Amino acid sequence: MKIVEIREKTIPISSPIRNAYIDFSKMTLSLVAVITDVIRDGKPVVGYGFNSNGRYGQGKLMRERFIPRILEADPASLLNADSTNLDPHKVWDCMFTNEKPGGHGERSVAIGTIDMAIWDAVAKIDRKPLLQLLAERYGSGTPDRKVFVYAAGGYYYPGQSHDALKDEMRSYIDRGYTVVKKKIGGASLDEDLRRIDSILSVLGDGQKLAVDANGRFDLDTAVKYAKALSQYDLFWYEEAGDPLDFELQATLRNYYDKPMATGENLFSMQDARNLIRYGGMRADRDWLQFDCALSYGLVEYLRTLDMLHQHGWSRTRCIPHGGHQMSLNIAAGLGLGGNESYPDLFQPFGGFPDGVKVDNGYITMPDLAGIGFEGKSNLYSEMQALSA
Ligand SMILES: O=C([O-])CC(=O)C(=O)O
Ligand SMILES: [Mg+2]
Repeated sequence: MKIVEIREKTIPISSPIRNAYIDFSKMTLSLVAVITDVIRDGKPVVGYGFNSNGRYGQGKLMRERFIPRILEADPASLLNADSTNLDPHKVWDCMFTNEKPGGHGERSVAIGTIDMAIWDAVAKIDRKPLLQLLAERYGSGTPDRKVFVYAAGGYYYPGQSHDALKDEMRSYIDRGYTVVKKKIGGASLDEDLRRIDSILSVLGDGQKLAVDANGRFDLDTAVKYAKALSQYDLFWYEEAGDPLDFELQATLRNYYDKPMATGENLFSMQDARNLIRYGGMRADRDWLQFDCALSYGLVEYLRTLDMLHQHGWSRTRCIPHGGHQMSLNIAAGLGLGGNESYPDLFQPFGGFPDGVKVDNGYITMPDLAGIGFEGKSNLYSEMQALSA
């Protein structure tokens, strides 16, 4: 068997929202189709992948380096031991040929997106949901299909009133979520506190609210926010400072004893390890948000999970960024603490298969082959358009 073609299309996921660092008016992503020569029900098996919001489409890198490397490799060199399926680790090694270490950035997004499509194809060829395959190969053997999800929103919209913000948060609770997230750092501290007070008038409990500064703050500002936020007993205080400023993160714990979260902008096992080594993160309360779709894919994420284990961290402290079904499969298959979800944003790429409802903060993953994209009709029609 072999991969016959890999296609990429860059698609807009733009909206008029902003966080403390960027606006999403020109945001795009890469959608990838890996077409194999394995025939099921009269059609070739196709694996699909896409990168999560925040890092734009990566078609150029894919077309220049990663797709040609895969297609020029001896097909047998990409297969598992009994040549019945692709081996994602071998495909990964092939993509990374002649790439220097360090400097993990856009390249990690390009590889991560193709890696997602490879895993989708592998699970489909095995006729299994990816979560099942992962539980058997790298987990306890049995997936836990019930996954905690929280609703990410609370962006800064032009002219949004506090009432509109309250309505947005109420609508997440009405849809079954128990934890919602809002952005901070895109307004003054006073205004952010007023926004939080408004939301808490709806939620009634700080534990139902996470806040995200998107790496905006210097140490002084991060500390000012930490002191002010301490009064609320929030679910978490996310990405206060620059993602690579481990000293800032380590210092912040002296001013904030409640849970913090970070890691969505760390794109390799080595960067994640530096956070664990030097960032002062606390394994008993803090949260890790590494997102495989931005950081070299699941092959690399497995290395990150090994690294966490060696450093005494439980997988249950991981709640990835990105809101995609790939991380839902990893969460269910490997026992992560949950996954992000954007109920109203970045559609049709985020979210769950059709008919899956959030119930008291959890979803239950259905029985679909591969990652399960075929179960989400608006997403699958984009995918079919690419592979047709
Ligand atoms: O606004 C963004 O860039 C997304 C983000 O940080 C998150 O979902 O945590
Ligand atoms: Mg974030």
